[in-house]
Amino acid sequence: MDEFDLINRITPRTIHHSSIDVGIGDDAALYTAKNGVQEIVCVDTMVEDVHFKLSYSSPEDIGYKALAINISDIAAMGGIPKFYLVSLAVPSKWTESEIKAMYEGMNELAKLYCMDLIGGDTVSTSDKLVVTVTVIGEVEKGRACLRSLAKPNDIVFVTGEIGSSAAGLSLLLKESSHPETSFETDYFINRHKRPHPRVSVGRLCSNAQRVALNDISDGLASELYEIAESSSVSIEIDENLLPVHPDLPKLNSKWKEWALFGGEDFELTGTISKEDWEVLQQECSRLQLPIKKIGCVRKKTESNVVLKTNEETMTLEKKGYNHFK
Ligand SMILES: Nc1ncnc2c1ncn2[C@@H]1O[C@H](COP(=O)(O)OP(=O)(O)OP(=O)(O)O)[C@@H](O)[C@H]1O
Ligand SMILES: Cc1ncc(C[n+]2csc(CCOP(=O)(O)O)c2C)c(N)n1
Ligand SMILES: [Mg+2]
Ligand SMILES: [Mg+2]
Ligand SMILES: [Mg+2]
Repeated sequence: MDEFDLINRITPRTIHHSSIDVGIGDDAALYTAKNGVQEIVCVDTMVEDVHFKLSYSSPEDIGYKALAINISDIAAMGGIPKFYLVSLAVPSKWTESEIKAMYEGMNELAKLYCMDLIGGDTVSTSDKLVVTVTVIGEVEKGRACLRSLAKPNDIVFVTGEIGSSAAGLSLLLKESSHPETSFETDYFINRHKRPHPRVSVGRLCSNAQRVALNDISDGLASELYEIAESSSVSIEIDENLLPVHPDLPKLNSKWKEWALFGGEDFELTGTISKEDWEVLQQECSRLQLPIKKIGCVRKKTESNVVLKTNEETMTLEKKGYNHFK
């Protein structure tokens, strides 16, 4: 395989955004930024055996997820994703067609969001595959959904359902099995491998006066902790309100742990004023986008996040996925 041939083969022949002045092919990409918007830039990396295993992930799955997790960060700012750059460290055993398949996985999502690949980097490595994706997006000036925007008396919400990705991972790693019943374990596996970034909900949030927003990569508790810390408030959530798939509790007794601390759901969680919540809820319902109230924001106390159950009220630690613990 030749590095330059490869770059040539993965270079898109058509583009969605005419604001690109120079795409792949020079020292860097150039695009003309619009007036009245703020540019959003984020980057996340996926590492073989840390974020995925080759035993159950196809090259398409890896590419898809590497882009999805970055689009999810743009969604969590209330923005529109536009451009992406891909940095690959590829073990020499990978073939050109496998690498191309990774780009096809990314392209599935890029097409959906009209995103253009505008650059990247390719190196070889003797060890594991490392995929780093940078996404550039935009949001109308002053409308970004920052973690620091929560206020006491806000409603706390979450989109979709949580815990399904952790359930899928557990099935893939054969930590959970459920031979007795016949429900679709593939559903959970797919939630893990192919998360759907919540760009539409993020956009609706950016229309509201003030929304604090985070995407769920490390786990609901951890994401809410970040909002509470950044906004100097306390967040109280109700265990009975957490949206989970009806089959989740049947899969493993750990299901509540998965919902609170599992991570990689790439749903959005945030806070919004009571008045704006009514509007957001109606708009989401009209567009059939699932969103649910799970708690409320309180004045700052010594607990950043509190979980109410039928029996007790307890402090939730910033427990979730942590690379160095
Ligand atoms: N190595 C680094 N150097 C500089 N800034 C970093 C580094 N790692 C993270 N950051 C910054 O720290 C902040 C939090 O990053 P973090 O990766 O926790 O958020 P995230 O991408 O939403 O979460 P996740 O990586 O779990 O998806 C971001 O502003 C990010 O740009
Ligand atoms: C093989 C394997 N083992 C464990 C996990 C779970 N996992 C890895 S990183 C992460 C948090 C988000 O990542 P980051 O903080 O890097 O964005 C989680 C929940 C996995 N996906 N695959
Ligand atoms: Mg990150
Ligand atoms: Mg994030
Ligand atoms: Mg992220």
